[in-house]
Amino acid sequence: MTKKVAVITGSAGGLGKGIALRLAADGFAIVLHDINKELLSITENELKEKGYDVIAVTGDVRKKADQENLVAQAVAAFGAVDVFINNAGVESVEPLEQITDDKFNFVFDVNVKGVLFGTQAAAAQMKTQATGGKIINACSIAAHESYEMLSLYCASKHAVRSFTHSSAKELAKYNITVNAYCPGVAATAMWDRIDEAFVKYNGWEPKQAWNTFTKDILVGRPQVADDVAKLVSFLASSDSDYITGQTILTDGGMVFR
Ligand SMILES: NC(=O)c1ccc[n+]([C@@H]2O[C@H](COP(=O)([O-])OP(=O)(O)OC[C@H]3O[C@@H](n4cnc5c(N)ncnc54)[C@H](O)[C@@H]3O)[C@@H](O)[C@H]2O)c1
Ligand SMILES: CC(=O)[C@H](C)O
Repeated sequence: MTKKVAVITGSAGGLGKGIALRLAADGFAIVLHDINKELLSITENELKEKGYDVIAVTGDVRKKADQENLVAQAVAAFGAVDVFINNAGVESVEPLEQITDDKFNFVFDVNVKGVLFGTQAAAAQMKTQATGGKIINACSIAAHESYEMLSLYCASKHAVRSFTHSSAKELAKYNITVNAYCPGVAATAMWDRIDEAFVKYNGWEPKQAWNTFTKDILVGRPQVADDVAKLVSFLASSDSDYITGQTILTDGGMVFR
């Protein structure tokens, strides 16, 4: 039986890599993707050594042509795109007054334009295949609650939540579902940088921001990549066929919306 094909942007490391490992174990053929070519190659080799069907495509989600190439490479290698995961994203931590035009454009280009271009490229291929599909976006608790020092990042994730709603409505007639996962606070390179920024701007101690954000998580521990991968595994499976347009919290009990 032909394997279903999953594309995961920003999957050289962090949550994206965790998602790729889980979907590979679920039986998907995997298309890794990232702007970080060196780390992407390392991760590709790691999955190949586990015996998984995997290719890696270097690209920048901010570039429509790169997103179209990503889909084309996936089809060339595995014949289709069944699941496309817009995972790549960047954080932004600064006082409101210090958000610059360039920083605003950078964050929205990656986090919002990247989701738009990925969705456009994936949907075009899924329409051609006429076998439906699943588009899954990386959102966040920051799409349900907005935090001090994270105003720009939260605005970008609120935009992703909105895109998830609208694209689900426009793509339903093609049997394409669109959903989003909303992690809480997971130990990745992104949170290392967030913690460092709170030291820089607020004069906090190292790990003070991490501890502040994680101390009241109801399940009693910070998130790990596999916690997110479990939700994405469900959303990538036929078990989620009756769910679309949803931005689903997986935060251990932080935000209640
Ligand atoms: N870590 C968390 O606590 C957390 C919580 C909620 C949501 N998220 C979201 O989950 C996603 C993954 O987060 P993470 O913690 O793994 O981050 P990360 O920084 O560890 O990994 C993100 C990956 O995306 C890649 N990337 C960045 N810009 C890119 C671009 N323009 N084109 C292609 N690849 C690019 C990076 O090279 C990196 O490998 C992001 O969208 C993030 O906003 C993370
Ligand atoms: C990075 C992220 O989305 C939350 C704030 O941990």
